[in-house]
Amino acid sequence: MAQVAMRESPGRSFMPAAFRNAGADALCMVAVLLLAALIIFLFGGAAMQRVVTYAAIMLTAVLGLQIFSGNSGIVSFGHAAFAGLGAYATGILTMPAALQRTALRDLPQFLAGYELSFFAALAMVLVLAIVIGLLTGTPLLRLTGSSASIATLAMLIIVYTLLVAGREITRGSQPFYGVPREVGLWTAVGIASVALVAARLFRETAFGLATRAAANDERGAAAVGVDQRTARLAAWVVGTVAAMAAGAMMAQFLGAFSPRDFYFDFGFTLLAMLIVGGMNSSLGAFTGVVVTIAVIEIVRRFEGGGEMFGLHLPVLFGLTQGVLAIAMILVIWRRPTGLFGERELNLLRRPGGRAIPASAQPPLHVEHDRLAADHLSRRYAGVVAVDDVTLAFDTDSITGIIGPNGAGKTTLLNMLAGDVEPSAGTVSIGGAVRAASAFRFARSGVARTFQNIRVFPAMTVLENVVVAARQVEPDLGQAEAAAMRELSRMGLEKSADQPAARLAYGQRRRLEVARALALKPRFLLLDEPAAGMNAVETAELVSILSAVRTERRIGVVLIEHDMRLVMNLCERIVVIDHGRVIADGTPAEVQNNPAVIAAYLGSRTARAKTASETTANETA
Ligand SMILES: Nc1ncnc2c1ncn2[C@@H]1O[C@H](COP(=O)(O)OP(=O)(O)OP(=O)(O)O)[C@@H](O)[C@H]1O
Repeated sequence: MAQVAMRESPGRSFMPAAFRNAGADALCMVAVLLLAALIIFLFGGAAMQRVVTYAAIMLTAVLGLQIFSGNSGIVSFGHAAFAGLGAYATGILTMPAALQRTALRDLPQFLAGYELSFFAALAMVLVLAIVIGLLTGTPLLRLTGSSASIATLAMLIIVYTLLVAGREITRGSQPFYGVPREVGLWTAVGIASVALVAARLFRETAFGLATRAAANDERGAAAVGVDQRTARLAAWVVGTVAAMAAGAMMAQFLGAFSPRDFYFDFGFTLLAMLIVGGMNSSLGAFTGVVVTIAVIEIVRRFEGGGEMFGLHLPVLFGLTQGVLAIAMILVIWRRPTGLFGERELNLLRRPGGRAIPASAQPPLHVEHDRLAADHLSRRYAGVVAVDDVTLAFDTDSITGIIGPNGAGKTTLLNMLAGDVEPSAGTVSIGGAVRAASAFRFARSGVARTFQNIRVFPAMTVLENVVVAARQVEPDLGQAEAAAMRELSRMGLEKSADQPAARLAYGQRRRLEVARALALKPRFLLLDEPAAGMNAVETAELVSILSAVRTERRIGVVLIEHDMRLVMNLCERIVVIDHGRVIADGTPAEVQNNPAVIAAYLGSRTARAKTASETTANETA
């Protein structure tokens, strides 16, 4: 298979801009946390110190949830279960042997008598978390969206049931007691600080970017080479590690607990904290925990009833959870993305400008290659969208695919991009037949854009392109420079730090092309790239595409209804009608082809006929 013969120019910086920015954010949040802990340590009483310790433990658990749910968009109830597993594992590993013999008389031999220190037990729990994360995530993340959420709920119920049923190990629904209380303010705050840094940095890693891209648009992410399942699994495992670390701390903070402490109420509290603050950012998780713990502490004073402000208050059972639920509903209603929405602090990000240099050296051209369709067909319940098409596209060429509406052009392009599985026939890249898989095709050098734009609206313009660039450039700094170069080529460099959702329609179309080019493709498939653009924007696009082709010698295949664009830009035109190729030649040849004229006239006549029939029916 031909290799892409290009490398980015060096110019490696000490740390990529995205990590520098994330690191500064994380340090700022850690500084606030440490300062709060110091103030409470110096001036707060024992009760206040316990509140902050509890808050730090909850923050670790919520960050675990944020790493998975915030990046993948899949709400998880499973992290409460992981915290429970972490707590029981720590309890068993740290309980004094003498106490264990009385409290856990039937404990299997291989689990008995460890009597580890907290940190030794934590190390073992973290290894266990990775194993549990992989074992649960691999089957569970075959599901997406609400199905995956429901599966995490089922997991919570299963873990609870196992904890209750495994009496020899957990004492069943009886309290598990006798765990040494070694976790205090500074241990909890220290571990929460590590979790904060991990959560903030994870967003910027290849896995974090890929998970967020897939949450924004699954097909768009696959088209830039994102293997969604692996990326989500990474987020799941890292989230599991944080949740189990929180559970380990909780065990040593409480000293005694039961399975109910890690069931629905706990899972709900974690979710409420995250949703109130803003699920999609570590800043949201941080503020969500602070605000929610403050609310819980205030409301808890009223829950027990008694005399207050000269009034006798009854015992209000469940008041805390009720107020949390109302707070959650209010936030979802008024600010659906939480108090902080998608926002991170972004201390080092400058709107409107960028410190990242777009690499000056343009990429070299690609080697010759061929994308071929061999007797390709696709049927949809009675409709033959593509019917036995055999075509080949070479690098260093621009081909237009035209045809009446519903002719099968997009279906053909989808199969060429590995996005739709053919009913019959094959697609090959460089002579090698490939099974349909959009992300594998993208990684093999076939990039594409969509008829209905599929950018990642909640990510910045730069991140949109970096997701693609990272598939071919593992070094984030180099990927950022390459992404900036593609953005400059499309005239979007000034919008690099804006969310893609804020771009105008024509700019989004250009962003999609920039994103596709960042994959350094050998073939670029464009589905109606000029749709919705005005004449000036279309002319710009034409000149950009011909320049890209000249510079890189890639193969461009585009579907377009704008005949002027097709005739000006393409040296070869393929005409499709009723799923079949009816003409294939130069613009001049195709324009004079009687079959083409008949197909277009036919479709126009059919449209006119339908319109007149409709009018006649309406008049009648
Ligand atoms: N997922 C699907 N399920 C069922 N039918 C489909 C599906 N995708 C396409 N079709 C049908 O296949 C035929 C070809 O559709 P396709 O979108 O490929 O045509 P097209 O030439 O791209 O049309 P247009 O120019 O309007 O975009 C149409 O009859 C369409 O209704």
